[in-house]
Amino acid sequence: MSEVVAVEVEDLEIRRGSVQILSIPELRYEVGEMVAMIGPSGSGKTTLLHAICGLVRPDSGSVELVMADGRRRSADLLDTALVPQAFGLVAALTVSENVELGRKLWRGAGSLRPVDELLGMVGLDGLSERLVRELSGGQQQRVAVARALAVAPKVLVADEPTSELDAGNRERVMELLVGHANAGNLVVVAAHDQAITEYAHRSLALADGLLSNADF
Ligand SMILES: Nc1ncnc2c1ncn2[C@@H]1O[C@H](COP(=O)(O)OP(=O)(O)OP(=O)(O)O)[C@@H](O)[C@H]1O
Repeated sequence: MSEVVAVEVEDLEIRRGSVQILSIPELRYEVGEMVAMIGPSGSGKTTLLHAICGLVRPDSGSVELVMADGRRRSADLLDTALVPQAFGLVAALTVSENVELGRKLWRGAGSLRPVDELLGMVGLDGLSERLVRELSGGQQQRVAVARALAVAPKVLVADEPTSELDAGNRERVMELLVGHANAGNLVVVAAHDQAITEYAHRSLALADGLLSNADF
C-alpha cells in the first residue's frame, strides 16, 4: 500500500452556524517535518487538527492525504494518530489496555514497538497495569502520547500535548515527537505556548481562524 507523503489543505472553510471559525486558502505539510501551530485560545488550532484527522469535515474546500504514488484521499482518523487535548482515554481500562485499544482501531501496517517499551519512552515504566483513572493528569497525557506513537503513524497530530507536563516530561515528549518526524513522518503540534516552536522545523501562527505571519 502506498504511503502518505504530504497533507494538503486547499480553500478550507469551516463554519459553526453563521460563524466562520477556520479559513485557510492553501497549506501543505510534508512527511519528515514537525510543524508547530501556535495561536491563542479560540484561534482554530483544534479545529484545524481535527480537520487533518478527518474528525471535522470541511464546509468547503478540502484536506487530503497525498500518497507516494500520487493518489489522494480525504483525511481519515484511521490514517492519522491524534493526541487529543482532553486525552480521550478510557478511565476504567489499564494503561496498556488503552494503548492496545488504539492499535486495534488502526489500519496501518508495519512493525510496532512493544507496549512496555513505549511506556518507558514516555516515562511511565511500571505503570502498564494501573487503571487510567488512578493516574495524574500528566501521566494520563503521556499515555495519550504513547497510544499515538504506538501505531507508528505517518501522520501524528498532537493538541497541546504538554499542557499538563513538568519541564522534564515536556522536554521528553517534545523530543519524542521531533524524533518521530525525523524518522520520516509528519508531526503537527498545536499549542498556545510559543516555547514549542524551539522544537519545530516550521512554525505557523493562527489568529481568528486565519493563518497569520507571526515571526517566531
Ligand atoms: N462545536 C462548536 N460549535 C460552535 N463553535 C465552536 C465549536 N467548536 C469550536 N467552536 C469555536 O471555534 C473557534 C475555534 O475553536 P478551537 O477549539 O479550534 O480553538 P483553539 O485554538 O483550539 O482553542 P484552545 O487553545 O482554547 O483549545 C472558537 O471560537 C470556538 O468557540
